[in-house]
Amino acid sequence: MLSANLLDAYDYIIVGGGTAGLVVASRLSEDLHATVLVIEAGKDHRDDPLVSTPGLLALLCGNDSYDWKFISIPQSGLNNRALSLARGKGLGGSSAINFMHTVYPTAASIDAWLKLGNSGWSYQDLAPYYQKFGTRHAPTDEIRAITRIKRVDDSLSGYGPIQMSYGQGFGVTNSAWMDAHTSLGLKETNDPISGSITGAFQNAASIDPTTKTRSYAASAYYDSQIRQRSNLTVLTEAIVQKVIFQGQESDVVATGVQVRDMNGSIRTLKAQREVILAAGTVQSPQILEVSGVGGSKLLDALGIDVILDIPGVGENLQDHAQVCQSYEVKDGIPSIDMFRDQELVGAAIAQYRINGDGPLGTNASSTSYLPIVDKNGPLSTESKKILLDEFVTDSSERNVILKELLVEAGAPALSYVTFPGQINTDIKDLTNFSNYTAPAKPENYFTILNALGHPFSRGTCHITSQNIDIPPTIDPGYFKHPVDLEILSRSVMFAEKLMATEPLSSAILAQPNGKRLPETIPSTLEKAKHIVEERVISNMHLCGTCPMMPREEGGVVNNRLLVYGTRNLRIVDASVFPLIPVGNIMTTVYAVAEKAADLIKEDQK
Ligand SMILES: Cc1cc2nc3c(=O)[nH]c(=O)nc-3n(C[C@H](O)[C@H](O)[C@H](O)COP(=O)(O)OP(=O)(O)OC[C@H]3O[C@@H](n4cnc5c(N)ncnc54)[C@H](O)[C@@H]3O)c2cc1C
Repeated sequence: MLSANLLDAYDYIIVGGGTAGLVVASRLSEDLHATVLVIEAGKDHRDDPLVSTPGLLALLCGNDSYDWKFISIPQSGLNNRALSLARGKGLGGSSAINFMHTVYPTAASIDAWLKLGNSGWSYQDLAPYYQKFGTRHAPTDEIRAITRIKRVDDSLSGYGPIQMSYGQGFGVTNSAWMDAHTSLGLKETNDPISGSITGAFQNAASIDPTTKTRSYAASAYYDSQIRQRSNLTVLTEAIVQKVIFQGQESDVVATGVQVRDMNGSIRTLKAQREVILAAGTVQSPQILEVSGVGGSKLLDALGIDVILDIPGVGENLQDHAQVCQSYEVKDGIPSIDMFRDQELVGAAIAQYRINGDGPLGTNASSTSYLPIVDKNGPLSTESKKILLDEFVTDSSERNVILKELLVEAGAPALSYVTFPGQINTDIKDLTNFSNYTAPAKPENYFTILNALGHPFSRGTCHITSQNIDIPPTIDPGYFKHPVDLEILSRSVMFAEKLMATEPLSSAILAQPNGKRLPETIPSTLEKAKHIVEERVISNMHLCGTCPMMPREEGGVVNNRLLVYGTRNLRIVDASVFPLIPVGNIMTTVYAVAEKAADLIKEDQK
């Protein structure tokens, strides 16, 4: 099968047809003289309603056809709990299974990349690409009224292929979210996509407002027109086993890749210009290491010939640890927990079939970006400094930059997202992320997911075998740095205050009758810390394992995303993020991939 329609050589071979991979493939194949091959391990889910129907996302995680189903090692900062780490498998990668929240970073989060030694990577440099990847459709007047959206700057809304919209599903809890923040002096300061925002806001979702279907890398960057390009070949259900190299340290050339199809046949395909890794945060470092690029100590121990000794490969793993506080809602307050009733599921399916409306066609979470808080609200600049100085004693360049990010007046340190249902963290089957949201308890709930925006902790992701089929060992390292627990547990206390503020407090059942998950009330910092340990799950924002940074600082790629020591091996996915930006990261993955495509084109001139 592998030999059927393939050439022996392509100008560009892209490993991974996920979020970033398809962006780069689409842009490079705009030059009809350039031949581009994408190799994707999973399937093409183009006509699959589970992927395209926004409200069916819970059926994707834990399913082998869509999800790699990774699991972290037990986390010492989380009472030795291991966490489910879903990763998309198939065209579109994680954008095909994600929750579709389109949230933008602050400018300061990206300017920090420049400060870490990456010239050409300020927010101003990346801003055009946030506009290039997607189009935000303005909310209707009705949605504006319900969600209190005031600040929409149409000039920032973009013009790219990913479609972002505000569906019909907003309701009383979204209004209450905004109003409770306003009562506490935390209303939104700006258009949330402006790069300068604090307070509560309504994010759009990556849902096409016309078809009410998921808008993701495969539907947008590999649509029916792009599929017709004869210079673009997309091979699915084929695994890249390794990258093939020639040459020596400082002048290594990636000559191609070794690929295996679903029938087990193996072939080497040549790259005439570049090999481009887009296999994601877990598998881009895996492919590097099995191919002989990584820390020599690890590679020697596994009997892998060292092509390039780059110890930064697989280090610097970051994620947004998020703690879930669920509150039982009053009768009449919408909660997806109600869908334990199969009749309601049937009605929702019928409604979606008619016009795409109803709970299956929408995603209506609310968000807020908050500075470091304690149980009373935002800390003063002086108090933030005292807290950070007490717990961050290592003044590495990175920590200094992170402190600056957090101390600035109003600077977000936390992102809160609402979820209209319950979250249970004591699940047994960790291969299925959706188990966290399955309604195991009989009541209906509303949850605040409260995430650390700028973690100081770092994790690792390394192979334990030369065999590409053996998953790497993933240690996100949550709370390895003590300040992360200090910040997040104070935030747990503040979430309690937010939920006690009108009109949010009117949506939930008051104590002592109303149930909550966990049952513990975070009345002291110790109790709040206990909640963090028991109730943190991954935000699925893994990034940073092949960081763009100076090599001597642990970097793997330079500011043109070329792997150090190679002439033509690039990485374009979330693994290159040197620092995780605050908020959800998909928008930045798209923007980085768009910029990567321009860098590759420029370097060919
Ligand atoms: C369940 C979930 C929910 C999320 N929710 C949100 C959200 O609401 N908002 C948000 O902003 N972000 C969200 N994210 C994060 C966001 O989707 C990801 O950060 C982003 O999509 C990652 O893009 P990527 O290109 O780095 O990797 P991916 O999109 O994961 O692409 C990697 C691709 O490489 C393929 N691959 C891997 N190894 C090989 C190999 N050896 N050979 C061939 N192919 C290979 C994979 O199958 C995959 O298709 C979520 C992520 C998940 C998993």
